[in-house]
Amino acid sequence: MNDKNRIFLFDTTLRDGEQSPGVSLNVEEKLEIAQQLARLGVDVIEAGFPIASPGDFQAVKTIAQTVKGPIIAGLARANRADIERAWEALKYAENPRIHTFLATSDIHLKYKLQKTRSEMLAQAVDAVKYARQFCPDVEFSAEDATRSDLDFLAEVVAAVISAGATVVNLPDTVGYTVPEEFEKFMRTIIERIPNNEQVIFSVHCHDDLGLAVANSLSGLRAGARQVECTVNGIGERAGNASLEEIIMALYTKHAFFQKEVNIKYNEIYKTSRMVSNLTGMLIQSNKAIVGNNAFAHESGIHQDGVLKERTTYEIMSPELVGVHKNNLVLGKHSGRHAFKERLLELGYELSEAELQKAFALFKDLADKKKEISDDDIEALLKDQGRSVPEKFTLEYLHISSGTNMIPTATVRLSIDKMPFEAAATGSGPMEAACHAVDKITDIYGRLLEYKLHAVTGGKDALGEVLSKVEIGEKIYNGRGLSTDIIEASVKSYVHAINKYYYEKQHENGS
Ligand SMILES: CC(=O)SCCNC(=O)CCNC(=O)[C@H](O)C(C)(C)COP(=O)(O)OP(=O)(O)OC[C@H]1O[C@@H](n2cnc3c(N)ncnc32)[C@H](O)[C@@H]1OP(=O)(O)O
Ligand SMILES: CC(C)C(=O)C(=O)O
Ligand SMILES: [Mg+2]
Repeated sequence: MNDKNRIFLFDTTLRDGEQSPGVSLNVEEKLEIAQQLARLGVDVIEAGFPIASPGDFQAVKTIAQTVKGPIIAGLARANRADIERAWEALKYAENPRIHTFLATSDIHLKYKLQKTRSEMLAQAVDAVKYARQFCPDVEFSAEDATRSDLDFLAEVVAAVISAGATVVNLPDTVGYTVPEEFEKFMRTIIERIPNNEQVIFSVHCHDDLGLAVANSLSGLRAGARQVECTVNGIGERAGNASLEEIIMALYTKHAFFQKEVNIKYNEIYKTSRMVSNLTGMLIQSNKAIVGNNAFAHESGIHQDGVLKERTTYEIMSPELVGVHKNNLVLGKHSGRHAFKERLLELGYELSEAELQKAFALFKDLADKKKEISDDDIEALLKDQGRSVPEKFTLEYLHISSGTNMIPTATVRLSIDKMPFEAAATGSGPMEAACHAVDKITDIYGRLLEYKLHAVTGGKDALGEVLSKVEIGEKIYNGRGLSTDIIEASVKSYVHAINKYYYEKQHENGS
């Protein structure tokens, strides 16, 4: 805590990241991500907002009970019920933190909270004091800080510190600031607070103007020691500051920033893929650090330069962030040794049973596809590592479709190893197949959205389908993989149905 240049990484993928429209993670998925965040080495995991729903409460509680190492934080509005609920979930953690917040800007006070500044101040102080009765580590966030009156904000910050806040976060809630302005803003507030070294100042920037990472870095230059961010920059509206971009900016420009983080860099890529896979939010190809093109060189002059000396066009090495480039070609004639070796290089240590299963899937794919790339292997592993047990498994699919005919699908699912078959029609082949699945499972989903992308290039590319399926009042993300795009689509639908079924079983306590 004494090293002024040590930056604490506060990951809020599971809270603010989950606020991305259409994203909803179940307890198992949140736990899987939290465990990976711990392997990556973040300092704080904001696991959720416990009062928001029973599922979020359970997720925070499970993470608090299970994940060791990082501080586990939970969000609470500035009221006693939220704080009590947050503590109920967090109290199991090795290092718990209650994170309470209240807006300081006049626009939020007047229209949203309908409170005066003095009422806000009293409520913030009361919330922090109350939270401190339960937990020694309490963070206070002044929501919409960057649009707040500076004098009033400084008064609130001083008051919550006196009330016992250990971390004070000044969010750019609506992504309204720009780097120079934000640096000056942070410096001004920090300088105005007596004994400002007793508390950790934090930044939390949103990306409405595409400046979240730049603003966060400026905040760190001004003296903030905690930075709040999400994997792949997911989050409310245009998202939050991206964790991987902040980490790599601090690393690559170390001479400039002179800040230290305690991170396992080679876990970055894997973390990014896991979050994309479980949230259903695809990563754009040109996304910095983790996009498919981030280390690709297309044009001749660049390729020539890189072949002569990598650093002509690469400011960091792909291997550092866990992206492995490998010349060993894997295909249908490859054996277990080469396959296992590649898995280790990609950062996957599988048990013998998992390895056997993955190898069988690999051979299956190799029969359909000439060359198996690292992306194919990762896709297979993600497919295998599905977060819920498969009650329903797609066994057989036959589609009859064409111009001037009604698309018809025949589907066979196995349920507890017993085959069940149904046929149905629809306005397209996917709808027909979904209807057939619904008939078998007696679960009726509504496909809201589905995105198909080729995991690799070529006619024999593996297609990955990420779908959002509404069942009851909730939306479930499904994922399916196949060289056949209709099969991948139906698999993603069945995956979402499996998630729904698993959740229902848990709710019923069976
Ligand atoms: C900037 C951010 O990211 S803040 C975090 C945003 N995240 C979320 O909202 C996700 C989870 N939220 C939820 O599940 C729900 O909104 C809940 C459970 C928290 C509250 O649900 P409801 O009780 O139905 O209230 P609703 O969401 O409609 O309105 C919010 C209420 O909280 C109040 N409120 C908002 N912020 C705060 C705060 N920091 N402290 C205290 N009260 C607050 C609002 O003024 C409003 O109060 P009112 O009902 O007296 O008008
Ligand atoms: C709750 C706070 C920290 C927040 O997410 C924001 O202001 O953006
Ligand atoms: Mg936010």
